[in-house]
Amino acid sequence: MANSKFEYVKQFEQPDVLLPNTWIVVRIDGRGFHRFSDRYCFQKPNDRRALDLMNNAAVEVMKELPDLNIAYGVSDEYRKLVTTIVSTFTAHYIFKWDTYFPGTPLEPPYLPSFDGRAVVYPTIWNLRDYMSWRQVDCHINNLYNTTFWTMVQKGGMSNTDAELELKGTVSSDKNEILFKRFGINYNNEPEIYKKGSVVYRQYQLEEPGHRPDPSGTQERSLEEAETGFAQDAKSSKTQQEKLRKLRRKAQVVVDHVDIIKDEFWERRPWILSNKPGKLPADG
Ligand SMILES: Nc1nc2c(ncn2[C@@H]2O[C@H](COP(=O)(O)OP(=O)(O)OP(=O)(O)O)[C@@H](O)[C@H]2O)c(=O)[nH]1
Ligand SMILES: [Mg+2]
Ligand SMILES: [Mg+2]
Repeated sequence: MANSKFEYVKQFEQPDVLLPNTWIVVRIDGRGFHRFSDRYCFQKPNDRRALDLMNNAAVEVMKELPDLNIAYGVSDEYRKLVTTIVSTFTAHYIFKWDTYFPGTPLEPPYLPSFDGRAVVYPTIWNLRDYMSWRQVDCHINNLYNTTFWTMVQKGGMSNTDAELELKGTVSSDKNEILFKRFGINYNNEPEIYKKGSVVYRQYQLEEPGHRPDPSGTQERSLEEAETGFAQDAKSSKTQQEKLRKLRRKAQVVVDHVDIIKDEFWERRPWILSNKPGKLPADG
């Protein structure tokens, strides 16, 4: 098709390049999931199967795209990045649907789809704040939803009455409603609901959250990985290939922990840092 008279249409493709040397967040969100979750009778307020399915799709995306931590890689096209990640996520979500919802086949027009957008953050602290923002959102929504659905399901209230009573309440009010009226201690609710899920690569074989063994092969591979993560303009093709291999071999884990405090990041310096053991001083 080269040089055909139709080829001029290619010029309509606008350059769509993301700023290099930044932290790129691709945010994925279920399209029309309010209706979708009703159609397939997701449990309210949290359906463990639905969350596990989302997490599984996220893990598969991480496994399939080893350089997904694009901030360390070469700058990529916005469309290419977003469309690849979102379509890979959707593919796995549909592929695994039956495992998590056996006997509930997906039927058109109620098929899951997702939107995706890329946002670039210039500093680690912007990125950390983005993650914190999402986790705070998770906490606020979950406390509200847990209280709301407890009042409806256990308290026999109508949706409207529960909504009305919760209007203008603060966290402590909701904690009190849960505890005094229903004997529920919010602190004892499952971590996955309270904290959400964080998916990352684990380079040692111990349980997530443990410091790497200072002597041993696992530590060596961690160090290798961190060296590879350094975003070095001069980093050769072979070095990049080596890094990809390491990332491919790494275990992708799902955790439900605080990502607002420093501890999570300090214990896993390879996620954000190109220097082992500490956050780069970037402001
Ligand atoms: N019952 C139930 N519903 C869920 C669960 N997770 C997500 N949802 C539903 O999914 C919705 C997601 O909210 P939004 O992303 O804001 O809304 P949306 O309907 O997906 O609309 P758009 O994102 O604008 O397309 C929630 O409001 C819930 O209705 C779950 O575990 N259980
Ligand atoms: Mg949403
Ligand atoms: Mg949505």
